[in-house]
Amino acid sequence: MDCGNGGCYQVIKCIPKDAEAPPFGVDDMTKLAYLHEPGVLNNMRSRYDINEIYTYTGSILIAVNPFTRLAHLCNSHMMAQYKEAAFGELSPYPFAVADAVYRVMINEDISQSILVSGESGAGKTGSTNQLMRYLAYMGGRASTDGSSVEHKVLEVNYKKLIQLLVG
Ligand SMILES: Nc1ncnc2c1ncn2[C@@H]1O[C@H](COP(=O)(O)OP(=O)(O)OP(=O)(O)O)[C@@H](O)[C@H]1O
Repeated sequence: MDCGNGGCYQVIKCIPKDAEAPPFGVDDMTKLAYLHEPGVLNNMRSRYDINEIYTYTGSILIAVNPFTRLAHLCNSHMMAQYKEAAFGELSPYPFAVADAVYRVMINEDISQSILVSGESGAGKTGSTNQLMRYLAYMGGRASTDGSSVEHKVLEVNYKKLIQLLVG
């Protein structure tokens, strides 16, 4: 539609039905044919329906709070698996984000930050627990009193820390 000044027009694309909606979604939104709000929401919904609550958008991890314990996400061997894998090789998960920053921090000696953001009750504390757990697992050693660094780190009140960081 030309509105007279030559700069006002509409583009209407003919998108085949299901062109951007694989039945179980995609694990990285950047794989969507069209990256727009309905496509993103539909993809997250498709994944949520199969209990996949984590989805990447490039290096960003999006989490949907399931409000229930998902057994396949509570596997104690997962940290070892993510330690061996490159980013994007395994399913989206906070361990992958923590692993990526840990590698840069150790290998390239560059300080790293992870921003955890979302509305109240979105699961920020839970996700931060997972991040801290993985970092403690990667960097921790048993101390002289027998308790591991991982255990000590997880005793910290993350909730207060997050409130300070993200308000
Ligand atoms: N990955 C998850 N699996 C299962 N339950 C979850 C998960 N993440 C969050 N929950 C549930 O949602 C509740 C709220 O999560 P959480 O406390 O992490 O949110 P929050 O974003 O830190 O909230 P606030 O900003 O109000 O402190 C948790 O108590 C837990 O019951």
